[in-house]
Amino acid sequence: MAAQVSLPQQVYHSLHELLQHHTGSPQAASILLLVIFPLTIILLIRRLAAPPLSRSDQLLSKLPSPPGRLPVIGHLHLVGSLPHIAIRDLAAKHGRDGLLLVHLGAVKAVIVSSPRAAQAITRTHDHIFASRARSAVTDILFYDSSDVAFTPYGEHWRQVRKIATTHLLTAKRVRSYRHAPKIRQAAVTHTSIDMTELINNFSNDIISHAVSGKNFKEEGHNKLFGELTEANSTLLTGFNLEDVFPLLGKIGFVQRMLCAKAWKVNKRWDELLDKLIDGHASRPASERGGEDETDFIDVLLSIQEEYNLTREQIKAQLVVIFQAGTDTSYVALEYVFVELVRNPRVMAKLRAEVMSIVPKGREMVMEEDLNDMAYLKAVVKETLRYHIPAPFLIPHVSMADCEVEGYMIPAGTRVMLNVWALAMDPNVWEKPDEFMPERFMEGGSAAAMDFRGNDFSFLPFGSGRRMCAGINFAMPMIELMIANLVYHFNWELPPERAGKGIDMTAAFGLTVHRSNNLFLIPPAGPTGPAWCAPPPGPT
Ligand code: HEM
Repeated sequence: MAAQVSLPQQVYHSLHELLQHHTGSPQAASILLLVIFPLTIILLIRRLAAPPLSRSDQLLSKLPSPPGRLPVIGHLHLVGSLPHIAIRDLAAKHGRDGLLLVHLGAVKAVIVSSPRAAQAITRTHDHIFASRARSAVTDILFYDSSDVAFTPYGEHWRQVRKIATTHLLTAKRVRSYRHAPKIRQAAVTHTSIDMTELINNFSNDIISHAVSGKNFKEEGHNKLFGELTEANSTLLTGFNLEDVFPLLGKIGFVQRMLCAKAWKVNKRWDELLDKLIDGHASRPASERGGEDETDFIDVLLSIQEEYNLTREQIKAQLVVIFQAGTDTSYVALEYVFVELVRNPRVMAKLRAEVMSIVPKGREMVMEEDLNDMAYLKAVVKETLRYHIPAPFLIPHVSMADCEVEGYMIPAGTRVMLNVWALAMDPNVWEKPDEFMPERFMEGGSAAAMDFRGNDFSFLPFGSGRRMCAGINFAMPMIELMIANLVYHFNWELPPERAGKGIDMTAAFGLTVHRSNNLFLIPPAGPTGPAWCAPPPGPT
């Protein structure tokens, strides 16, 4: 029988877990708790003796909110390890008009889970809800939060957003990079390959190549980029500690302990980026190559004066491109393969389409082939719906009081859009719990739905001013990778795993990703175009 946990124990364990996540050490978490508990008691006493609610709290108190709120941690204990699911269920039970107020520690967040409320936030009142909440961690990792994703709304954001969309993240900058040697080797030896690792490396390499140029593998820089991006993700994951204890951020030594890990990671990014930027800046113009050869560092250096960018601001844009670009794309790619292997009919139909469009004798699928691949696009769309990589958009923040669905949301409120809940809503989608790419094909129930921010039940990239800046870069990259991998092989689970199926356990971070690696094998026999046949002699 499970042991009964008292309320103070519950609060203690939640806090300890949170502190350990941020400091990386159980001892440091225990020491900090010794400081925090007395502070918490003082805060509670202050709260009990507090003056009447502020105007902002009065407005928020009119919003529906779930019962069971605890001191200090608020509703955090109800949120669990897969918050998008727990919060969808809370919203269904206690929310009204697609809105629900939750207390995540000291932060009050309005959760949005209906298409109408999502439209109000990201379209009708987009100009009011287009800001972001910066934190000590984003300030450290993204150089005073001067990157395009975490910087608050304003002139600086407008500048860096323009740079991202018009100079950096354009479709023509996606380079068709492929893992031919590794895939070829798998074909020759008929061994199972770690698809998760392959796809992860692929996404990381494409972004490393785009950012730092064709020598992106030199001195293991691509691996280091991957490692540092992962370290950032761990720090950005979950709920922010200073959100839970805003006062703690003001105590010098506590803040130093909480942020020690973030400073260490930032120092490593800083050294790597300084080295790469210095290398690029000292290269004579004649060696920089034509427009197709220039990388993001070249571009940022060439427009530095025009946009009045500091070196720190350049570094912030580079870090965020890794952060926003690799995790999301890799999650989407991996889930495509998970679903193809779980649905052999879909795999066969997709392969038939790709084989019929790529001209005979061509080694690779090219960008121009993608336009005619309607089923490929439907498979990608369905994956972005069924396994939406970022179940909550990056939190939006209101810049003025604004009425939404009859409720007044005060300035400075954090708004979290549960786009996973929107994409799984049975009132909108036919059989939302089934993987059915056909719903997006001509004549299908969602044929007219698109993910470019106009259908408020399908927002994997968000909508409005803060919508994903990398959508035109991400889509060809994802489609090209899938088309090439299915063009060459008819992937399946290796025999030793076939009977067991695929482990679908998921973990929540910046994205929702699978907890275990996916191993796949290309079956024996000629499954791809002629060039895939084992080459004579060693490769
Ligand atoms: C399947 C792939 C991707 C998905 C599902 C995705 C999704 C998202 C989402 C949900 C947001 C937040 C939107 C909001 O808060 O309203 C976002 C923002 C952003 N994404 Fe993506 N993304 C993907 C790929 C990429 C790539 C490849 C890049 C760059 C290389 C990128 C760069 C960005 C940037 C810079 C922002 C911040 C925009 C801003 O705040 O102005 N994304 N993305």
